[in-house]
Amino acid sequence: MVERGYRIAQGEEDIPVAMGDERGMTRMLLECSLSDKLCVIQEKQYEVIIVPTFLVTIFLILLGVILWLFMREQRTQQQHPGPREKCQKTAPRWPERKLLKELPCQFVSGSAFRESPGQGKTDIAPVPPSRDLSWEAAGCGGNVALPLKETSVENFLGSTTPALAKLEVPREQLSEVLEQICNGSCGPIFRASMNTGDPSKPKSVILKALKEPAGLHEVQDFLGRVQFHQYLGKHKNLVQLEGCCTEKLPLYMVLEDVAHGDLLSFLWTCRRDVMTMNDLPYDLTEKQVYHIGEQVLLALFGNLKHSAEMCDSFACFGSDMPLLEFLQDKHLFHGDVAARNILIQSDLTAKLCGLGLAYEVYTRGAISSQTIPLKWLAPERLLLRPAGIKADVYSIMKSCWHWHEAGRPSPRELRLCLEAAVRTADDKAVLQVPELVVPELYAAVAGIRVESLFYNYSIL
Ligand SMILES: Nc1ncnc2c1ncn2[C@@H]1O[C@H](COP(=O)(O)OP(=O)(O)OP(=O)(O)O)[C@@H](O)[C@H]1O
Repeated sequence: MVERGYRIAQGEEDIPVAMGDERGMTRMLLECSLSDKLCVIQEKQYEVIIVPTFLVTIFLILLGVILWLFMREQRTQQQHPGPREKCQKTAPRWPERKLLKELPCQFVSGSAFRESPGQGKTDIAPVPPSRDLSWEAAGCGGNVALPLKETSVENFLGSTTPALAKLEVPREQLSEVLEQICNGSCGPIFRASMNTGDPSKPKSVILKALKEPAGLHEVQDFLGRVQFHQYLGKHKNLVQLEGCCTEKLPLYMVLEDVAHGDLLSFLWTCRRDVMTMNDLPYDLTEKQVYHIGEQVLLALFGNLKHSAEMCDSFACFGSDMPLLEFLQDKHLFHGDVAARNILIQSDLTAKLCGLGLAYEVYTRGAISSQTIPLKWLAPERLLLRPAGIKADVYSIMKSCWHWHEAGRPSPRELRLCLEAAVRTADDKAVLQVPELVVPELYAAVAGIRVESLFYNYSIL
């Protein structure tokens, strides 16, 4: 309230004592007698205080609402770590491959682990992944709603199942980290050297580490993933689990090393002017490109047993069960078949990795928050319809992008298509795009934000 006093000449204005005027102002005659020529008037202007008070109140309410929404969002993000970020490459894979000698020991032996707040005691063994479980996993450790009593991670790891103990690889065997490949959905992924007992024959393996610091849920989820791999078992076109280091932190999943790494990085390297290196051919001809396509198809669908005329279904493959059928047999589908999840072996045959989505579907029975680049999704997946095996077909571009499921080629047709292409393709000219890719231009053409492009385009 603003008050001001002033003097006014008697007779100049007819001033009521202590009354409000139309401007929300109250005037009070303070000192005045009939003989006075001048009177002292006190004037109180209410609007000067009411309007700002009103505005400040609204501002405070809005601020409170915004803060509340922000905190709620933060809490939700802690429970659901958001859309899964696919492997973020941390270093160029080829040709600038080099040994990162400084990484190994610090990573293989030390632990910067901190417990999540509120973790107490109880012995609970990790629960083997099962379709009946009431827990959820979105990304690594996301939204795992387990009936856990409070327990410390050390206790938890100390009570791992015998099944996991069987897979345990002594840490001393992991002698040297050769390079960090990328940051995977659970943590960094390394290429490391493993002692085989024969010093002249060290073996290269892939280590998937759980990022640190990690809470109990992340640890439990990571163990669930290891067990999921174990449950999948062996298939020649599936990346194989060699073991794990899970008796203490940091945790590792040990996988076979597939020599050429993922198809996407491989193809990007081939784009550049890189010739054969370490016996890996990067100067691909058109024929080799089709050959790789055929290998990918073989990896997913297996060998055709019967002649093309007789066979047009998944049952018509050879004695090795095709990978997708193998997964389907276990009530799984991969759901994320894309070049970044196809690993290329030295003989250019293919294997599948990136089983995070399959794990999620297996444990939750549905896909939750994980995001996959739209370009790789079948229309029925875009429409959130139940995904079937045809949604896993790796593209022969347009024909596989037919909107209607029935319009897409069958495995046999794809195979015939690729076989024909291999027969007729140019086997001389090396396919290379010598120009440098300008990320801004690329992003504009691809219709994506340039920030979402990693410098080696691994998101594509
Ligand atoms: N066995 C392997 N051999 C060679 N490279 C591999 C292997 N496994 C993974 N990689 C590399 O790491 C990248 C990420 O692998 P992957 O998608 O399996 O990890 P992730 O982020 O943990 O995914 P997910 O949660 O789906 O398992 C691959 O694109 C590939 O470059």
